[in-house]
Amino acid sequence: MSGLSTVKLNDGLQVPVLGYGTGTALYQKEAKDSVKMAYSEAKMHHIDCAEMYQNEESVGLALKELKVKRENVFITTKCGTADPRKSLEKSLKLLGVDQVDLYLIHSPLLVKDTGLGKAWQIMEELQKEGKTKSIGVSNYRIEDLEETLKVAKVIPSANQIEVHPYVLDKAQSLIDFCHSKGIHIESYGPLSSIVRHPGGSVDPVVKKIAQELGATDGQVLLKWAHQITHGGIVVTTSSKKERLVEQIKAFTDIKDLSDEQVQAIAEAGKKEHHRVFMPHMDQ
Ligand SMILES: NC(=O)c1ccc[n+]([C@@H]2O[C@H](COP(=O)([O-])OP(=O)(O)OC[C@H]3O[C@@H](n4cnc5c(N)ncnc54)[C@H](O)[C@@H]3O)[C@@H](O)[C@H]2O)c1
Ligand SMILES: OCCc1c[nH]c2ccccc12
Repeated sequence: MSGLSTVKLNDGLQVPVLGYGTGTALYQKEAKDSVKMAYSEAKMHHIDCAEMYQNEESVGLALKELKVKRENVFITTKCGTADPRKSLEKSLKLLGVDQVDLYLIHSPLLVKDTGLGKAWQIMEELQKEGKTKSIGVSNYRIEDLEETLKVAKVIPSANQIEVHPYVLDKAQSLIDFCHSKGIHIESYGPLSSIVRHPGGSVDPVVKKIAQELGATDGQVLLKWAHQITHGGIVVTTSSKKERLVEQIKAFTDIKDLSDEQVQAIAEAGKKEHHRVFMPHMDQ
């Protein structure tokens, strides 16, 4: 699929370790040109979409215009309503595909009325029907996963959550829980310490490690998110080709952080708490 390494989910599906996000900078925006650039010039072959981003049709158009063979792109999308079946059917049409690779429930709050157990059973049916290869969740807390696991025949393959040093205080127990159940972590918002909360306790530690590794600060943060989540998938984005190339290189050209370096960033991060998305994750 790409020069990037892949990680293996609990159902055997191989996922490119770095995903290109279409939800923050591209939210409600025409994503066609950005996706085309990311795919063809930066070799970002794993695209993270969602019904809520309201741009799936333009992602589909990009893949169509690029004439990408279905097996050469990894597509994740996420259910944006209380009805995973209706949502996925709509997303498949907009994306112009018969099947996505990974389908996630975007947030437990969305399916509260459906019931987390019932919503998960629908996800299992969708997987059986071949509408998605793999099924997982996003922004699920330990209690949400426990409720889901009570009825699950299929263990969620992934939990996509906010991971950067300034949420580690809260995220650590969830990361440990997911690891113990074989649920893979996908980190979103990994660059938040430099992009959204610059000047904090993490910055000097990241800078020092970047110098030691001959990497950029952004590359260190992407690797840190990958390593603190036991080899997890990382979802980032940029509109600039050079930055996307740099992000890919973090996983092809830069060596792993040592355990001491991973811990130094973790300790600095725990001195402050800044969650960017999904406040329920702090409750
Ligand atoms: N499941 C969810 O609830 C959820 C929530 C948020 C995001 N996401 C997904 O994750 C994707 C990525 O999230 P994100 O945008 O927060 O990721 P991120 O923290 O990696 O931030 C990306 C932003 O950082 C900037 N940037 C990129 N490279 C940089 C560099 N080297 N130096 C400085 N700034 C740089 C760019 O402006 C870019 O828009 C989203 O597009 C979406 O697909 C999912
Ligand atoms: O992916 C969850 C965070 C997010 C980014 N852009 C959005 C637009 C609508 C709802 C949620 C989001």
